[in-house]
Amino acid sequence: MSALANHAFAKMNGIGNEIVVVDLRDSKAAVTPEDARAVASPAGVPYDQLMVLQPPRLQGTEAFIRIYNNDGSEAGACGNGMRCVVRRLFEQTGQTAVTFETRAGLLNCWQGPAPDLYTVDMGAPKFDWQDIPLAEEFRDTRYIELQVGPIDAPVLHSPSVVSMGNPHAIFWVDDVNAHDLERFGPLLENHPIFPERANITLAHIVDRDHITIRTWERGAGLTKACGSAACATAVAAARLKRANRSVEITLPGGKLAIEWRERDDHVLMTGTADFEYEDRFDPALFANVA
Ligand SMILES: N[C@@H](CCC[C@H](N)C(=O)O)C(=O)O
Repeated sequence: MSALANHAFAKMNGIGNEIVVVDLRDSKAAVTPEDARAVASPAGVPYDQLMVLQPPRLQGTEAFIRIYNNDGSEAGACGNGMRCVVRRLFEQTGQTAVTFETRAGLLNCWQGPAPDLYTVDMGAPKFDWQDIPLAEEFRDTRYIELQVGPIDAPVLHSPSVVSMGNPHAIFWVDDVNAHDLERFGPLLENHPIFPERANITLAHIVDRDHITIRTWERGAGLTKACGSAACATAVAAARLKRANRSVEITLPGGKLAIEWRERDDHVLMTGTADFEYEDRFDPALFANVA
């Protein structure tokens, strides 16, 4: 029987990024990719990311968090999901700062500058081609050779690539809504240059303090928001000297404040998190899960 059958969950969203939070800290059971896909089935609870809190493995951490995309794959980072987890925990315990462990490392989170804001320290970005990872060597990952469309008139080309605990490619465009991301997203996500696939973002730099983005998420498709993509975009734009290290990012679902902190290279993401409802998973969802 699945660990999730009849288990409580909270449906939340981080500026429109659909998140389900499950607290398994009192259990030794683990969630499988099949479980994650069953939850995302039409009869289940449609989501972009499923955030599963497991018992802490390290002293000083609140939980080990596993992050599933709705195709059952696992992600190392999910900024919007982290804010949802943090809001839930703060409301339950009265805490105002916590540390979690994820597959991407330790993440510190705290109450933001207003009561409805939550800040997540997303750690330091990585730029080395092997860390992203890319399938072949690129010495300079500020732009890599990759394009969509005719060779002499590409529709999208020369993305910046960054790892924020998960792989991101950012294509710089004049209008994020002028491109068929639903068509190009899956092609680019699964391009052989990305051996672990990638999150694909279209980004328009409005001015040095403001960038607009739209993201096709690895393992989840088109979303209203992707927090790690916002961080990756901010960092990539600052690296190109086209934006300041503190910027506001506008996503289809809302806004995030991103700061690439000079003193330790860490990226701080601040935004809201919304609670929608709580319920228990219908055991019938997992009837065909081994
Ligand atoms: N929505 C997330 C990122 C989710 C993970 C991504 N799809 C991946 O597999 O890398 C965010 O808010 O950061």
